[in-house]
Amino acid sequence: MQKIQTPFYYYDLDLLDQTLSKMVRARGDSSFHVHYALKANAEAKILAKMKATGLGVDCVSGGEVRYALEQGFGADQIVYAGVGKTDWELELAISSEVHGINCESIEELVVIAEVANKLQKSANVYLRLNPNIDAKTHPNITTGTLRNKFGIPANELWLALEELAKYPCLVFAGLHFHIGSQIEDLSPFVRLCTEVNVLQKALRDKGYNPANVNVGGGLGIDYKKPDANPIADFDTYFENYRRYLNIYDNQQVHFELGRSLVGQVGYLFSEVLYIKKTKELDFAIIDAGMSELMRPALYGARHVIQNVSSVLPDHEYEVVGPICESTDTFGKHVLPTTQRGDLLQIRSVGAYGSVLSTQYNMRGENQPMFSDEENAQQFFSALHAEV
Ligand SMILES: Cc1ncc(COP(=O)(O)O)c(C=O)c1O
Ligand SMILES: N[C@@H](CCCC[NH3+])C(=O)O
Repeated sequence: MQKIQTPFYYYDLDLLDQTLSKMVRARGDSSFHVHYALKANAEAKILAKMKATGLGVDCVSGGEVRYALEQGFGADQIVYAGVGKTDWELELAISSEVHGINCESIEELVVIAEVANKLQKSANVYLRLNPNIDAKTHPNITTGTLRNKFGIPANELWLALEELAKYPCLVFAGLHFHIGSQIEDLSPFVRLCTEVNVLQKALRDKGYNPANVNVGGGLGIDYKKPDANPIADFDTYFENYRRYLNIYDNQQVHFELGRSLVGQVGYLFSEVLYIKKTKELDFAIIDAGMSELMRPALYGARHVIQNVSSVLPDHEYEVVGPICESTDTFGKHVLPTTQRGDLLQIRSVGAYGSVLSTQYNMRGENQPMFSDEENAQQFFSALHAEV
């Protein structure tokens, strides 16, 4: 078999199917609607699965809105958030008639109205509120506290509604929240329900009856044990919302899940280039680096790494990439004794992996491999024959 150029991302589409079926079962077919957070992974094959499952999309830029439309999602399935929407992005969203624009400031509300008036269109607006809840996740991926740039502080809700009421072209679609990502302890979601209940009750008391509420995404995955827990705990996640969120008659509840749908589906395959020993450390220098997978350098994130071509006794390595940055490291890992030419797989990289890759150091683009392709079958049979 012709050698496949490393590094490359591999996606297990069977696991994606299983994840989606489990999610759909846990969600039920009630008033709960899931929009896939496209920023997590935008591969067309992955999006096609989301579409076939009947999910909508959560977009955070005009580019994502345009791409989602090109991939065949209906505008009525698209929600669009972002603290810095430009005029052309708003024009695209409003003229396409997306399901909702999640407005993140009172200043933005004014611009949405200007753009809608210019286009002689109306716009469905959600108010993204910042509920000041600590999501108990990594500080860099916490979004719902007042130290974060996201959303309108919850105590400015009435000011925002007053502003919104000035523009007949704006339709108040509901409240929106998103408190953070990779949330493993689910108690912040329960707290979110309590906050949403208070705010929705206050809205009702003042005569507002929004048709929707959007609670965002954030459900975490098990980065430490991807084989033991390949699928996130969707049952508890949705059960919490069923139990703790007060949903009004005919109100639709929207979710924006990203990582939990695709995280475990992705692998990054990389070849070992050199083993370099110093007095301090044994380095395994591999051909994937922060240009392919940024998460360790950005957040100190740890991914399980496995050597799929060695069965020798274990040894500890500092696994590093080839990039000219000292943060280009995947950390210490115990691997079977590793040599030049061995193949490593880095796990749980389906979300916020390839989408965050850069051209830093002019590393060139990598072609992904999907489990339903012939070359994937050949690749795995050759691998199993070798080991
Ligand atoms: C507004 C919004 N919705 C949804 C998501 C998706 O989050 P996750 O991938 O953690 O489910 C994000 C990312 O954190 C986000 O910023
Ligand atoms: N890029 C982050 C997630 C960001 C979520 C989007 N707001 C990660 O890799 O964990």
